[in-house]
Amino acid sequence: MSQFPKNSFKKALAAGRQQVGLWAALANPYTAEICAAANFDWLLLDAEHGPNDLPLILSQLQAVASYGTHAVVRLPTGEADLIKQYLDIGATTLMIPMVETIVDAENLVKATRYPPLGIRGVGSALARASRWNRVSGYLSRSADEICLLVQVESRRGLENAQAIARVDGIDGVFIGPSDLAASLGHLGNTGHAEVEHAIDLVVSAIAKTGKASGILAFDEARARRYLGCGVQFVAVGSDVSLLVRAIDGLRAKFIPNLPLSADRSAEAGY
Ligand SMILES: O=C(O)C(=O)C[C@H](O)[C@@H](O)CO
Repeated sequence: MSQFPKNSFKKALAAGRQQVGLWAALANPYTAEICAAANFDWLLLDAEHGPNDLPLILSQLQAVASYGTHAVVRLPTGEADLIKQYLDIGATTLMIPMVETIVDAENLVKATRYPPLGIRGVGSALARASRWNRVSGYLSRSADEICLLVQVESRRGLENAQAIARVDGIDGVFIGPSDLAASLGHLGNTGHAEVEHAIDLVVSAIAKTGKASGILAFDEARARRYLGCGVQFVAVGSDVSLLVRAIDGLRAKFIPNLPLSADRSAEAGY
């Protein structure tokens, strides 16, 4: 029999321990493993904006499994069928984008639970998650080790953020600065005063529920500010932006006349 996989990230959030993470969107197991070996607390495998699909995420989960970092998989949507598939391949922490209402959150929780508490289809005999039914008690215990993170990143989501956080089965609320800025009328400008104020308000609102808040900030000062005001899981960089910046910077040292692509992270205000 295989050991029941424990979700250390879920336990850290529940215990109020901050978790510093890295965003991975290069969509391949080799670079995912390079990122995992850096030993961030968590590693976001992005199947929303990264060119990922189920088999690719599976290969990345396998590539990072032996490292200490915890894989968080962001789905493109909160469709129940997708949640079923990603849980079956062994993702234990899911992040779902663009959650706006209590009902959205309740339906997402149900999608992660087997009947009678939810609607997750039973396929554990074929699933890596149960180590193909080698993990004893998987069906009855799986929910204990599933961590469900939802993204609040629109005006409507902001209005409902505290109620969403309070939904039983939601472990954390991630604030998406780019989409939130767009929703508030400041497309591409996450540093706008209205966006920053909205983020501060929603972080405080989530804190009052006892649930974890999360965000990403590729600017060090901004990331430290969020950690300083108690945001619990913060992504402080991404494989893609680090690669672009390093490559363009190196090229500029030796071929200085070409225009350096604008520092998008500053422009986007991360
Ligand atoms: O709205 C956001 O910001 C996010 O959800 C994060 C971005 O989607 C991610 O791609 C970082 O650029």
